[in-house]
Amino acid sequence: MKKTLFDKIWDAHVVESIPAGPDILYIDKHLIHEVTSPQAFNELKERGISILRPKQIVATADHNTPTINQHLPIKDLLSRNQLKQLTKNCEDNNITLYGLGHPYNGIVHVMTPELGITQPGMTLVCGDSHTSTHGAFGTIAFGIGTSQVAQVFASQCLLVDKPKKLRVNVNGKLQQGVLPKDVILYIISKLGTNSGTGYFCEYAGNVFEDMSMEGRMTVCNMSIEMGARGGLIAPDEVTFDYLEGKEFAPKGEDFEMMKVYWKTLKTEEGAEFDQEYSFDASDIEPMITYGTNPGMGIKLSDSIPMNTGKSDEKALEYMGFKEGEFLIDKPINYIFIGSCTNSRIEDFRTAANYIKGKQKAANVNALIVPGSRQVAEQIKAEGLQLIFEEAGFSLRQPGCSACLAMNDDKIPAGEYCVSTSNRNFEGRQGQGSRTLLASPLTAAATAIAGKITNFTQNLN
Ligand SMILES: CC(C)[C@H](C(=O)O)[C@@H](O)C(=O)O
Ligand code: SF4
Repeated sequence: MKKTLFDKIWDAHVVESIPAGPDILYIDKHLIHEVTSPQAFNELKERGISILRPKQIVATADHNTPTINQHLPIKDLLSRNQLKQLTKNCEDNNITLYGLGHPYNGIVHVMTPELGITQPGMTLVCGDSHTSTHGAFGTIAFGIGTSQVAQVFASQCLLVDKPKKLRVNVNGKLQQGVLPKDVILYIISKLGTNSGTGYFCEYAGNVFEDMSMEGRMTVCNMSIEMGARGGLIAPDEVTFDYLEGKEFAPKGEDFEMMKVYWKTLKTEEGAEFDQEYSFDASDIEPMITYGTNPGMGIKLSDSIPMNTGKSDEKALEYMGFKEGEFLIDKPINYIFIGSCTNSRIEDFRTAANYIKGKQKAANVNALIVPGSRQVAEQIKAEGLQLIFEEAGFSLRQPGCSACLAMNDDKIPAGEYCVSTSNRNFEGRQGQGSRTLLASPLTAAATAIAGKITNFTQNLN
């Protein structure tokens, strides 16, 4: 039988198949952060089991970290203790930690790819749902629960049922001002938040082939928001160029040898998928969400759909919107450019390019949060910091920040925030906050206009 990209990687990692049961899958890389690892470390300790392969684990602190004065002790006691615990657990178990203040620190899904830790053909897990991000490299990457974190600690393996296979094709030419974030928001708005349940999704077509690695990561990141276990894109020259020279990527002859293998990681012609969808790129426009799940998205220029059903009524009430209403010209007081979806250098370049020479509107609080220390350094080196500061944007230090407001970066109750993150659930950015998901370009344009605006006509 012809194999898909997913089959090839999966099959190469099956240690044993339990008849009529799950597979035992070998895990190449295990990423951990402060929120979901403590219970797993405790479980191992209680049961007297040691960590099998600490060298395969990489740790970072990201969710609870403040985005100002990172050199000072963390004020919030809970956060401070959580980071202390992570440090101790890593020290006790010989795990490499890129903690707060380390030059490699950042959001787990931003810093590991940029260090070359994520590589094609790997299996990679993390106790975090947006682990799907790493699929951009042609990697089987997915989020796991805390008990599974303990399982991987103890065995470097995972008991998992093989997911079904889904392929989403997008071909054609994207319109000006349409970013990878718009592509994935469009897909989820068409398919819904449950369409991927039970599946692993391959993204195929010239639109993904033409994307940078940053763009591919944005797309794969949100696979989980359509319910898929993960998403992946076949590795190609864009992937290899990105990886070459990265700190932990193979070097010299080793790199060339790996490349030979990586090039085989493609879905074979005629391989079967359990489900397949195709979209035309020219139909995609800049997108924005109006509700409380990422599937409730519309084209920026469209109105909120009518007759959307009961749960949507509740969502609209929470958001303070009405059916049939247009979002263009809605005043917005907060924008957030950050999160593991859109906090890579390309995102800030795009935003800065639009902002350059303009001023943010007086009513707007504009928060810019790089995904990692390396991105923060690059922002400075490329002169983007100056552009943001001159335009009145607040450039912070890296972390998850207002994506889920586990630190002080909260959006006040009742306020709207045009956010480049991936979830618009009730209270996600702070109690009572209202999130509108969009691309970094839409967020930047909103900040300048002080309201939602159809910016595509201003693009040159
Ligand atoms: C804290 C963590 C478990 C959570 C996740 O798994 O997604 C977080 O990253 C999020 O985005 O909500
Ligand atoms: S940036 Fe947001 S979505 Fe990503 S890992 Fe952090 S909290 Fe989760």
